Amino acid sequence: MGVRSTQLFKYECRQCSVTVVTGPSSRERPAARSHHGSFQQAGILGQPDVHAGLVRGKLCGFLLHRRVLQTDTRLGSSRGTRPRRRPQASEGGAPACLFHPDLSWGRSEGNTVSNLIMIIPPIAGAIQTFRDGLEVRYIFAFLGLAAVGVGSWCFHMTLLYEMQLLDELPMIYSCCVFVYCLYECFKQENSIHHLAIVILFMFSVIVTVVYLQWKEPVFHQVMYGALVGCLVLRAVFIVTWVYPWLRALAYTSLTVFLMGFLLWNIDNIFCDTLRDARQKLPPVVGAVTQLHAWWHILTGLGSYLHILFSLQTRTTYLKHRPKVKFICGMWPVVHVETDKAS
Ligand SMILES: CCCCCCCC/C=C\CCCCCCCC(=O)N[C@@H](CO)[C@H](O)/C=C/CCCCCCCCCCCCC
Repeated sequence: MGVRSTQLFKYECRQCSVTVVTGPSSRERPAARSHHGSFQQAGILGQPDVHAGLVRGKLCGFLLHRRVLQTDTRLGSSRGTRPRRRPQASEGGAPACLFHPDLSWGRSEGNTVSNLIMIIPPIAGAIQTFRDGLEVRYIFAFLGLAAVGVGSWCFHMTLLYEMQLLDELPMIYSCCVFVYCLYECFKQENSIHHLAIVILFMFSVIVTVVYLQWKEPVFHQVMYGALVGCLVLRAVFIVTWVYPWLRALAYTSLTVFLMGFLLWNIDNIFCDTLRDARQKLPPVVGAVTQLHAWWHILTGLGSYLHILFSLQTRTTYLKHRPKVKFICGMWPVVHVETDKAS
């Protein structure tokens, strides 16, 4: 194996103690950058056996996750490592939170499994929407949310840059679908607004291209936030001027989403402190204090409720007489009567 093919790069987050070892390709850069927006190369390492392990690990996310840990630990004292701002998590054995959710194996499960709320209910919603014969755009909306959940699941399992994109780009695409649904909700049934589709499609393409080139998480967050802002404005307009009785659903969706956003920020800002505190807590308590997992749960629920709100607005306008029902008295779904009201 030549020197070039065995070279490994070690990266560390500029703000917290996450360290990841990757192969030479920039595409293999760790998803660490999504967390705090930046990471730096902390060393160049060359150990053929470890590289082999890394490459093998890429075949399976779970394996990779472990391999990266093992690799990192083993290479902690390798040559070429620049001085670091903080002690390395991998060397201390307890890495950072959020997207690198405590690299210790068990603790990352919360961040992975919490994505189920973005996967199962939206798939059920898509099936129900199809059965009810409602417009395809709502099937896309549900499936878009499920795609984000799957992407986020893959990302948290592997921490690969590609998987990060699989998580973050669908956030933009699905949000564009939501925007289309909510801004086109007072149009004739099955009408298609080609210009709106072209604009949203172009927006998605531009965000994708810029993000793939620039790799700046803040850019993605601003674009995503702008889309959410459009949704909020439109929702407020609808419940203020058109259907005030949908206020509870719209504001519940918004509140739940914003609570998730708050936790996401707390997790980002107090990452180190929270991680240290978690280590002192019993494992069960530590698991339920994974704020990034709560962000998944709350944002997933908020987004799901938002689709219900959008669907209810649309079906009310189309006189389908929608009703929000609770499965097992807990989980909300929109039920639509097949016969239209006269
Ligand atoms: C009226 C209510 C509006 C609700 C709108 C809901 C729109 C939801 C659209 C798509 C679903 C996305 C679900 C989020 C999944 C998050 C997955 C995730 O955490 N991924 C990270 C890795 O695990 C990844 O690194 C992405 C992080 C990006 C976070 C972006 C945060 C910015 C949020 C901006 C919110 C602005 C709110 C403005 C309110 C006026």
